[in-house]
Amino acid sequence: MDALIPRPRALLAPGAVHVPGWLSPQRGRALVEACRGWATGPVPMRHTRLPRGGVMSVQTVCVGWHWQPYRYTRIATDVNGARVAPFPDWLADLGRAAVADAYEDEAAGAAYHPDVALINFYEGPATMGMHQDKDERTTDPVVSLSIGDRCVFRLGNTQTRTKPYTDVELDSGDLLVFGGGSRFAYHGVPKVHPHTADPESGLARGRLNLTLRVTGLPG
Ligand SMILES: O=C(O)CCC(=O)C(=O)O
Ligand SMILES: [Fe+2]
Repeated sequence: MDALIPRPRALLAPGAVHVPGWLSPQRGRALVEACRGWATGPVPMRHTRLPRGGVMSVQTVCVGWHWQPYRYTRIATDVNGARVAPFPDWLADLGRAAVADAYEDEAAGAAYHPDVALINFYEGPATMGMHQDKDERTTDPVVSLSIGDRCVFRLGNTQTRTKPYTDVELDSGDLLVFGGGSRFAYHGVPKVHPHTADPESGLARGRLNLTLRVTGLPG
């Protein structure tokens, strides 16, 4: 994207706000470095196996809680039996700042206490099918941060996997918050544009996406 033409902040649907270029390149690079560390363990980044035998095309590593379809555990019983990496305070602070900025609401930001991050790496033909984020026991928003290759993010409706939906391009540094009326909207990533990452992003190839969530689980 041409940085000379700033893309405006946009309300995509009730509760769904896209803030282009929210992460500075410096913060983005720091986030990439942290993700590189988590990708190596204690639970390595891997292609998640689905209960019916399929394998996700994206690679995922989690922080705070380990997501395995379709629940959160502390121990990655479906990978290597290790305990998931703890959720750092600085990442919760970043989540609070994201919610405050997206909703232009300091109180909403202050009240946000994410305890899990799902980190997805899209490489080659990887995409993500339409789904709802519904393994959490709260209605707090999902904070999504994107770094690297540009993609098409499809924000659908809460009723069906299909139309109506809104397609939006997510570029490196973009923030998307979906809460309120969009918290349980179907969404997915039907396309990643290869080799569109700015080398400044800290990723030489592919697309990294972090979603922060509030599980509502004890401890
Ligand atoms: O990669 C994205 O932008 C979306 C990721 C997502 O929907 C998820 O992790 O549940
Ligand atoms: Fe999702």
